[in-house]
Amino acid sequence: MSHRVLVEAGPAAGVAVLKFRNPPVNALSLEMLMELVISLEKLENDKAVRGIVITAENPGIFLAGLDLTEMCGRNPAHYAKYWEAVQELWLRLYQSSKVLVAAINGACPAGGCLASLTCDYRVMADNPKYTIGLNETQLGIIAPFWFKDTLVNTVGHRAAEQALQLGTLFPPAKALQVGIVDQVVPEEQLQSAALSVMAQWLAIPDHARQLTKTMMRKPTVDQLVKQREADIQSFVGLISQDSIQRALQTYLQKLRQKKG
Ligand SMILES: CCCCCCCCCCCCC/C=C/C(=O)SCCNC(=O)CCNC(=O)[C@H](O)C(C)(C)COP(=O)(O)OP(=O)(O)OC[C@H]1O[C@@H](n2cnc3c(N)ncnc32)[C@H](O)[C@@H]1OP(=O)(O)O
Repeated sequence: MSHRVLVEAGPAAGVAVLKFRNPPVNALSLEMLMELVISLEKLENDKAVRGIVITAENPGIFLAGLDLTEMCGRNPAHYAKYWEAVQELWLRLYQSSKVLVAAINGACPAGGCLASLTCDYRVMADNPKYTIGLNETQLGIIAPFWFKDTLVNTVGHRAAEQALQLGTLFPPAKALQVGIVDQVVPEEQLQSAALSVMAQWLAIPDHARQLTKTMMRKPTVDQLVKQREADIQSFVGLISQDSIQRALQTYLQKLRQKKG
């Protein structure tokens, strides 16, 4: 039984809705990553499900990205386990045979943005408080190559390079302009817009669409699959560095002080 991930039957036949519910900010903790992988595996094996709308249970924060507390002050074995789970979620999402539509109803930084980029289509609520992007450099860290590749595949090399170097978090209109999301709609229309896009995608025969998706994505997937262990070791080495630990601690403190 999953606590952090809710899966509901959608209002349309063949559509499931997967909702993040990991308060306070839907950070991707190790437990959340594992629950997501299990939920996605069940959905992948369910022949009655052809499409999945992915959203947050509570509007405001879609996903706050990777859980910074999983990457601070832990031991190398924990970092390795955590990173393997991050890889696993990306592989499941990016290779899913289902149509994935992200209904972005809140803040969507870093790992949250990555999760949405694995979807086939992104609809974002038109709320100026919501931003999306790979903001890793702002934390003093770098997006791994497969985060970068996923963004390049979506917006092209130049736009990705600029967004990655600056760690830009785009508000909805800018996100649409740069192509990081496909559609921006009034917040109250988000779910209906996502379902309407889903219906368009489901009008295509599954087999043809799935083979096309694999053709487009396999080269990117293969890059990680062939060096998964090396990528884990590289993450563990980098994240264990004192300077990186200090940068992450400072960022976490800034988040905590923001309230005071
Ligand atoms: C030479 C350099 C080489 C460097 C090489 C290093 C490379 C190593 C590789 C590393 C690759 C890692 C890739 C990382 C990906 C990521 O996803 S990192 C996470 C990025 N996420 C963010 O930046 C988001 C941070 N959070 C926010 O901006 C805001 O919290 C919010 C989501 C917009 C919500 O705002 P609000 O509603 O105002 O809530 P807050 O008060 O800010 O937060 C509530 C509590 O939640 C905690 N929190 C927030 N985000 C996270 C998080 N991602 N992880 C863990 N915890 C988080 C926040 O601290 C608050 O906690 P408390 O004060 O204790 O309540």
